[in-house]
Amino acid sequence: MSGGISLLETRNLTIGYRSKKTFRVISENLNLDLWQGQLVCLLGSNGAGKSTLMRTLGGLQAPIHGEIYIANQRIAQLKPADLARKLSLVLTERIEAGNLTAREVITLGRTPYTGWLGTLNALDEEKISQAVTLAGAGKIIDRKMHQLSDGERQKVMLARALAQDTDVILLDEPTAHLDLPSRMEMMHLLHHLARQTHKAILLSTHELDLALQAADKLWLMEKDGKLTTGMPEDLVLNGTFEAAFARPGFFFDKSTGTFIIQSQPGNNSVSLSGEPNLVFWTGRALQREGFVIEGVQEAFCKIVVAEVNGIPVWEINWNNNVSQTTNIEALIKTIRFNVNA
Ligand SMILES: Nc1ncnc2c1ncn2[C@@H]1O[C@H](COP(=O)(O)OP(=O)(O)OP(=O)(O)O)[C@@H](O)[C@H]1O
Repeated sequence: MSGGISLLETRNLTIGYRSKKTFRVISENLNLDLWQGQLVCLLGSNGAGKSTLMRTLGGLQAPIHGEIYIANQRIAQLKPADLARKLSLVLTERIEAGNLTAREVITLGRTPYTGWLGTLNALDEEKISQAVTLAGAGKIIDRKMHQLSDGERQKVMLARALAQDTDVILLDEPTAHLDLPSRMEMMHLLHHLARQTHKAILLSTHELDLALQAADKLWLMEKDGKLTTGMPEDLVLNGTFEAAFARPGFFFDKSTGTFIIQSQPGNNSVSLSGEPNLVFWTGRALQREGFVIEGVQEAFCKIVVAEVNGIPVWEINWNNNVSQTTNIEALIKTIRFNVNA
């Protein structure tokens, strides 16, 4: 979804590294935009160029070619303090915060408004307090940065970016050190924040499933430097999403939106039907164990799973010999026994 206003735009942008007279191009001819109210997830394998793009968009690294515009102004022409009022950037690198408390680090987010020695006014205090609440950093606010866990430090850095109160927020792997519930909370928060405050938020992540659920748009970086953008669902349905992460040994299951590890498929085919939740988890285990799930006609063994008095029961029909199990481990043992008999 977009609010209709583009907050950040690139034109024919080429990103990469210069050393003396040579260039190492990571990605070229990028024409991207970030819209008001939009959460965009930047995805790609290790080394694809996500951090390079983040640093370039954030003005920390010069482009090799092309322009970046923020609110229709070229960022190359903005003074650092002006850019800091329009865009905040949180990188993955561990910051050296010395002996500072979390509160002091978050307060630094107000520097573009107060100056280095400036005193905080009521508005600054309010923005800091809102940022602390939104990032869920209230309990750690008075602790020293070096006493915090990686995940807690990440929350502080998010709070600092929120206190900076910019229209555009760029976050490099903000969920990297968080546990699963905190990762989900963070994604939910960022999605909500983009919507409620009309900010444009770009975050890079390796959390493919969360990105598929929460992002309004994906930017997919491939190893060859190609960058494809689109709504998550479109990129899944047209195969671009799977292609960006394709490796031998696993495949993307479009029906569940997850990558599935595939063992060497055996010649053993089974059919599987019944209660959808049970079919889902049974199918996962069978595929991992190398069974191929096929239609009833082709399968050598037919499995039907249902709940009986609140307990899952797997019925196995093998050459018209029917047996039952009450867990997946026993089901697989039974099928293996039949295969080897
Ligand atoms: N200072 C540098 N000079 C030259 N090449 C670099 C430099 N920093 C990174 N690279 C290279 O640029 C490419 C992109 O790196 P980048 O860190 O942007 O990838 P990434 O997608 O963020 O990876 P990851 O998911 O592992 O964090 C990599 O091949 C990397 O080796």
